[in-house]
Amino acid sequence: MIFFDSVSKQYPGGHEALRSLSFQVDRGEMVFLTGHSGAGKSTLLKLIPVLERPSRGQIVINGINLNRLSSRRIPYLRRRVGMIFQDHRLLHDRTVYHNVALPLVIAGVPHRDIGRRVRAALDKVSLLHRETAYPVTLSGGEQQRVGIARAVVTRPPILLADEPTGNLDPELSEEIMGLFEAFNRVGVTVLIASHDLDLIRRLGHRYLSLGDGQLTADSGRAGRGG
Ligand SMILES: Nc1ncnc2c1ncn2[C@@H]1O[C@H](COP(=O)(O)OP(=O)(O)OP(=O)(O)O)[C@@H](O)[C@H]1O
Repeated sequence: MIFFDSVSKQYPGGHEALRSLSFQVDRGEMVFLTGHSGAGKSTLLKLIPVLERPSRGQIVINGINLNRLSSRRIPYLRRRVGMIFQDHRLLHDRTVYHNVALPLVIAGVPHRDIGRRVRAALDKVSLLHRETAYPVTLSGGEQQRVGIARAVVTRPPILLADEPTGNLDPELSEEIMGLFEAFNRVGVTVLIASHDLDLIRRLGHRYLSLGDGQLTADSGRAGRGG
């Protein structure tokens, strides 16, 4: 589902954020990505929906070779990859409903289908009752759940999250991770960058560790409890 072969990323200015990185995540896996600040976790995630391009190497996502993907096809790829950020990136002048509807509007989904799909996404994160609220009136955990609803509303087979619990207390972090596990149980492939080693160990999913842009550990595809 996610395949990196000898991928390097050098930013303008010379810094090599990823160095010849190879790994694979199978369909339906849930995997954590860990490593020190600046190790390259965000860079790795950004390569998957082509928010950045690699300098070298090959990336294949859901059967699509990104080296051969024309700019015209990038929106198609992005609808297949849901992305969640630590700071939610919600639009503060739009209601919860309109924030979640936005990816469908951009994708040109018929108006009559949008309401049903937005409500289905809000239901999955237990926020149906807040659809008319504005993001500032929500707690941090609720805002993150809106971010998750927006990421899943196009029903992507892949979910990526960059420090999704970075601003949340341990209890809320577990709740958010529980949501990712629920999506994973129905077949979604999930890749989450996180600093929270205690939480990662407790959940017992496979993890990849990055150090200075290289893979330093892979707990293994069957890795549980490690
Ligand atoms: N747009 C950019 N231009 C230049 N250098 C960048 C850019 N984005 C990231 N870098 C550099 O690439 C390296 C990897 O950064 P990245 O954000 O991927 O790490 P990270 O593991 O996600 O860190 P953190 O946990 O602090 O978010 C860092 O040295 C960073 O300064």
